[in-house]
Amino acid sequence: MALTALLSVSDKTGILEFAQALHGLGVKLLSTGGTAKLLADAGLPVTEVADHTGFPEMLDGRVKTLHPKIHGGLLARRDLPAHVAAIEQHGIATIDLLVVNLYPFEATVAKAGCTLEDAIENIDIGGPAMVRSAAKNWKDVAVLTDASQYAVALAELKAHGSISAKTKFAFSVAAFNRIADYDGAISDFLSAVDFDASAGQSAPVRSLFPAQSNGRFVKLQDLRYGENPHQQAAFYRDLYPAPGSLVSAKQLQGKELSYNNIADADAAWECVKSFGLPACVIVKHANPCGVAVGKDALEAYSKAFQTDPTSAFGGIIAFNRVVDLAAAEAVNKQFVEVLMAPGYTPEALAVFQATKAKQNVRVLQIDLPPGGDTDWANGRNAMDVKRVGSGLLIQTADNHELQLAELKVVTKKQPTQEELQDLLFAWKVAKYVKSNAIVFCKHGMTMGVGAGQMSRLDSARIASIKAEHAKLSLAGTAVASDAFFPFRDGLDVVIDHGATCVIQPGGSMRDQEVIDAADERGVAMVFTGVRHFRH
Ligand SMILES: NC(=O)c1ncn([C@@H]2O[C@H](COP(=O)(O)O)[C@@H](O)[C@H]2O)c1NC=O
Repeated sequence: MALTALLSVSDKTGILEFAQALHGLGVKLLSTGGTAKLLADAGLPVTEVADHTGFPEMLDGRVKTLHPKIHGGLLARRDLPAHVAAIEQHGIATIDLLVVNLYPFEATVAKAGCTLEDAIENIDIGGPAMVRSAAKNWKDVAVLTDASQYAVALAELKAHGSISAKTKFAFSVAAFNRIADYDGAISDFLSAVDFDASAGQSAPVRSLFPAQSNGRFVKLQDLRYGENPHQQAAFYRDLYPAPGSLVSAKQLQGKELSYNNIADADAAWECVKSFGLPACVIVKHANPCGVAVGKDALEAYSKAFQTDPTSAFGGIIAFNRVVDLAAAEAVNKQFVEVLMAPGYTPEALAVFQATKAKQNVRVLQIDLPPGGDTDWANGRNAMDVKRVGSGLLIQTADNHELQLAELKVVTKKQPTQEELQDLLFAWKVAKYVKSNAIVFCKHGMTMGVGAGQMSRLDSARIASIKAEHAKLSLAGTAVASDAFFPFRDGLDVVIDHGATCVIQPGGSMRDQEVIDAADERGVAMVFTGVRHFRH
């Protein structure tokens, strides 16, 4: 018996060619208004759903396929005699293939100024209903919800005259996922609408934080284990990832990425892409242990490495420029877990192919976002999410870019132009160091990083000790503190070690005490008015 396909699509890309191929295989075509017209105009024999059901499309298309002749044809189990008898009794023909894509709700609400009415009219009702019916009855019905599935279905129909159970099951899962995504988008949109504030407005007023949050993520890969070997883990991406973000990384070579590799790679990537000049960031345990800018990738790496060669061992190294042979050869001298960059020259890649051991290095490439390296901001997460016991903390991401106009010199001494450059560099780095963060910098490189301490004073001491271990002089350095100095003691420590200028948010009740200390010791201090806690 000939198969019957019902085609009802909003996005008509590829549907004509697919319908032609189905027709060529002897499949009977059933279709809704707009889709039927497209097929008929191309000369295909197609029965309109309205003719099939004997019921016209009505209410501006709100009712087209919501009919027992459609849903009975999709839901009837062919292996149950009672189902077969029931549809026969009611003159319902089976439908074997359902091809549906939904009203473009997501694209509609993404448009600026979208009205509530527009959004509501773009909520598809009949499409998801059919998709659910077919997906539930997946053993008997193949349900296609994406144009990328057309070729798969055709290949099997051509080869075997039917679609395999495995493929039908995969289509069914994809269909339910699509419906979940679609309903998630509707829920996100509507549950963010502030009904009262929207009165009299053409576009609804929406909260950044909807009353219900529907995370939608797609699995990229299972991981060998989590943060520790007794934990299980997998890596997911946003349903709609930002270009230039970590999830778009291609692994060019090397061992499988671990959970900690990915977490550290994210820290390195977010930091390195915040720089306009060629930059290199080396991360260990989620903190930068060396950051530098230079005239090229090699210089940036060489400077970053000097900050803390001990910690750099087994580090995650990120560049914001293509890695060339010179940079690759320099990196190759150290033990590296993960290397990441927007690109590599063939000679650079060959360096990591030279020996079996080097082939283990995980080399990742993240394509530049569409606007090139000046467009990194588009690749940033808009929201930050953190899991707490049975709950979720959601905040706008810390994407604040310090502007020169925001800086306030609070000391008698003004920073020199060179000091100002180092202060701005240090401030950028401090944003990516876990709190409490104290960062010494000079000439576009970190000279000592104190990270993740419970007291700012300890972070200041640790940053100084690390510089000493690396045999780096802190004389004439610029220091960034991610939050205000609560007392003068932390400031005294960095000045004792050679800092001549300091950048910090200010805002402490003892600001005056700290400013007086800076004046007393003859250093320049600037306030940003912005804090960069990172937990
Ligand atoms: N109301 C219904 O019964 C109904 N049945 C199918 N649709 C949708 O109508 C669209 C196709 O319409 P057309 O073939 O008329 O261009 C598809 O996106 C399909 O999901 C419907 N539309 C909205 O709910």
